[in-house]
Amino acid sequence: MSGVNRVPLIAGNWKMHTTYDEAVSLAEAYRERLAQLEGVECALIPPYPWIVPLAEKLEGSTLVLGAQNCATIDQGALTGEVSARMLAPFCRYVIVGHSERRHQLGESDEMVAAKLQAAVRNGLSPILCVGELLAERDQGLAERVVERQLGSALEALEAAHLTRLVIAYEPVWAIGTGRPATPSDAQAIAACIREWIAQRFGSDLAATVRIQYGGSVNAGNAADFLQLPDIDGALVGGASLDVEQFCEIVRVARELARATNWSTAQN
Ligand SMILES: O=C[C@H](O)COP(=O)(O)O
Repeated sequence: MSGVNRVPLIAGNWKMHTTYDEAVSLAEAYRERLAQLEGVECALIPPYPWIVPLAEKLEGSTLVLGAQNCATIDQGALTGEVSARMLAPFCRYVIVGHSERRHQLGESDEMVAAKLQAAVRNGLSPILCVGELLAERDQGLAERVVERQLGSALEALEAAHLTRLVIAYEPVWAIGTGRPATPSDAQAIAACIREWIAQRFGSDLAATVRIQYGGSVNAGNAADFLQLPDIDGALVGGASLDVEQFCEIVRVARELARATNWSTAQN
């Protein structure tokens, strides 16, 4: 986290996990345990069917909801898809371009760009996921892959929508493996993302964009990432299904945000 006023976002992506009862019990636990966020934003990102019931359960709480995906268009004959327009009354965020969709379901850069446009068109904040495969990192291509993903997704984005954008750097090889990126590698890519945005949209706007790290974040390593100057939160998978782990990650983010705000106020 930097001295710039970017509110860190801790988002829990539940992926294709939880029964209805488990989802309700997680949401109720988080509602109770995360009532005091103090300078941190916290989003729960459950599977589609739980979004509406959880929106009711979380009404009036500090927690917000996100969706894991959206369609490229707002309505039409597209069996099985859910549009950003349908999600907008219930969600603040929507993940676009998660690597599980890019690599397991064949989602192209073009589809990711269309989904990002659909999200902003409907007033949602997209969490754009970018990140390289292990082979690409081994070949020294990590930055180039991330820049290609950014270029394609953000090509048509208007500067006015930039403040709503969140970018999650998720190296594919770090997801669900228990083997996170090193903090210095995460910071290097996050800085490269911010520089890329600055080149295209100007450094003032680039300074407002929140960049998360995702990939095997847990209670034990969260501080290593959340204290980095260009990292403004975490996209948490497995650990967001564990109440103790996720609450501890949010607590760490809160402590760091408090320390950052204090040191900014002193300068
Ligand atoms: O969306 C979340 C990421 O894919 C990270 O998942 P993970 O924390 O289980 O590695």
